Amino acid sequence: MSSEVGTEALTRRGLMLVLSSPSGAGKTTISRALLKEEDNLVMSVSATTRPRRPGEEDGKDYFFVEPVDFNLMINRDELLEHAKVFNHYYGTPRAPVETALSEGRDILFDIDWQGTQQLAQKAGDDLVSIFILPPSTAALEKRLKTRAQDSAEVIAQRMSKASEEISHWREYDYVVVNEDVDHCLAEVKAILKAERLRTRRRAGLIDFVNRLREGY
Ligand SMILES: Nc1ncnc2c1ncn2[C@@H]1O[C@H](COP(=O)(O)OP(=O)(O)OP(=O)(O)O)[C@@H](O)[C@H]1O
Ligand SMILES: Nc1nc2c(ncn2[C@@H]2O[C@H](COP(=O)(O)O)[C@@H](O)[C@H]2O)c(=O)[nH]1
Repeated sequence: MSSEVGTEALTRRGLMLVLSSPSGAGKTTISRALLKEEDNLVMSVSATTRPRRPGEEDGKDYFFVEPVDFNLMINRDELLEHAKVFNHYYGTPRAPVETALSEGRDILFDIDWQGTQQLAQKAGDDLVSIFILPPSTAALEKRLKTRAQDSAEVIAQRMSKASEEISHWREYDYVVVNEDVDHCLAEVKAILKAERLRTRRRAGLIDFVNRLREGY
């Protein structure tokens, strides 16, 4: 006897996709492009004490907060992770992440290696981490200068920390080189697609397979 099984029950829990890189390698660029092309993916908007750059919007690019408010968020356990990066504090608000995951949505993080280590401890199998490398030191510096949003002093400081940030590449599940945006985006999309199909994430498979087997 055969019967229609249907794949509507193939639901899964959302995953947490982390992008890290030295400053200027292209996390924001890749994230924006990915969000345009992927329906079930939402961005985690971080809180930061860093001053707003020209063009950045509160609540969209970051939640820009005073140090005292950032400390309150830590004390109330409202941050999933937090770290000091380039003399400012950055952290991931917990509530939107938990909502997205419980709704089966995937969530994208643009965070540094310190935050990734903290998320890895808390999220375990839900986490997929990608380290983005620039094609060269010269290209990285050119990108920071071309972005033209930070002072020469800030750019020099970020370049001086690039090697330290890169030293954490082995801690990530995947490494991609962002020489060409389209190529890098295609690689990140391929990773996301494969990770979405992992057996352990697809809770709905149990019912699907059981019903499939009943038909034989
Ligand atoms: N493949 C690429 N080729 C040339 N320029 C690029 C490429 N990818 C990104 N850029 C440019 O490099 C600059 C830095 O990119 P972006 O802001 O995305 O980096 P980031 O990793 O998010 O930096 P930060 O960590 O400081 O937030 C931007 O001006 C962006 O347009
Ligand atoms: N650990 C965390 N790191 C974060 C978070 N949000 C951003 N970042 C990282 O900070 C640097 C600098 O960012 P910029 O916007 O000032 O250029 C970069 O490496 C980001 O990935 C966060 O919530 N937690």
